[in-house]
Amino acid sequence: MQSTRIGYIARFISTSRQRLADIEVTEASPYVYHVKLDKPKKRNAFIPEMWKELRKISKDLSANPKCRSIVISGEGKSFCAGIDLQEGFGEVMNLFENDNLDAARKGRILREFIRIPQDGFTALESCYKPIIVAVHSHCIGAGIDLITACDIRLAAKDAVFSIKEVDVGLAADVGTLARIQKVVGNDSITRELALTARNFDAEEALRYGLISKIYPDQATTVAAALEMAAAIAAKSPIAVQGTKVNLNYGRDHTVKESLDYILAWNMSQLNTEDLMKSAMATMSKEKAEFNDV
Ligand SMILES: CC/C=C\C=C\CC(=O)SCCNC(=O)CCNC(=O)[C@H](O)C(C)(C)COP(=O)(O)OP(=O)(O)OC[C@H]1O[C@@H](n2cnc3c(N)ncnc32)[C@H](O)[C@@H]1OP(=O)(O)O
Repeated sequence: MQSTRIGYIARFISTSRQRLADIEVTEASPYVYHVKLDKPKKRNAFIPEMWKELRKISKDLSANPKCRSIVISGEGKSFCAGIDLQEGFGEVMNLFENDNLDAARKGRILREFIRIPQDGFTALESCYKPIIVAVHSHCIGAGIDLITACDIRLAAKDAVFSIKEVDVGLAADVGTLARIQKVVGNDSITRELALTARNFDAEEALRYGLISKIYPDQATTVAAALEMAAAIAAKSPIAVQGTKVNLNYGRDHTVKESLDYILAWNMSQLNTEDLMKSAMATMSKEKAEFNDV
């Protein structure tokens, strides 16, 4: 078990490119990893193998001490066109046609089918390292599930978003409906967008609070995301990762529960050399170097 884990870590410590199930992982700069959806001919549409791979990548990077921040982007004409409508539902179609299973047993199989994309995106949220997503062009259906599980969302001017699921006959079940109101805090617009599936552009996404900045094009969006990721990676990893964990906890709990949680968290995490290093660097206006964690 231990050697497998180390094997995964070693794989990511390498600066070489990793390309698995149409997702490419590179070390863009020291401590910054770039995860690229790389299935441009299909507009980065998801199949179950991609969700499984995304989960593995997130967990590996979360455990990798040489990774301190992550950027996700999409290769080609679209950021992500949602689930692959030709291949993504193959297992479900086979299940519908299977007369040998009763409804309850089919339900159990469907539950596991839905859990794969849920786990793929939840792994982004649970990853200790902050994830910045750089969106361009189409961000549809599963694309919105993905970005709402990330920490910071940047977009190119040409970005077009759609919570598309009602148009393909389903209630979005792999993250968007669970997270988007916590991300944007606007119930009426959320319901309008989720119930009509209409497209909305980058300007509207900015007003709505789904994204935090707009850039002229894909290249400048990715460059800005990598720059932001490098700025985060230069800070204390103890402080940054503790901040992500506690922001997630605070989002899902009461103020009292969250204060109690960070008390317990900082009972160990305040015992860090990073505190003194950061304070001294601030006073001397010099850059601090932090040990891996
Ligand atoms: C348990 C369930 C888990 C997750 C559920 C998620 C739900 C969703 O994701 S709902 C959203 C599903 N996606 C869509 O409805 C988008 C479908 N695609 C489009 O609307 C358009 O293709 C476009 C993204 C707006 C781009 O349009 P355009 O620029 O005109 O290009 P096209 O010629 O239409 O497409 C180019 C090429 O890409 C293929 N493609 C695009 N989207 C998908 C897709 N979702 N699945 C499979 N393939 C896709 C398209 O077929 C074209 O392929 P060619 O071989 O070149 O014909």
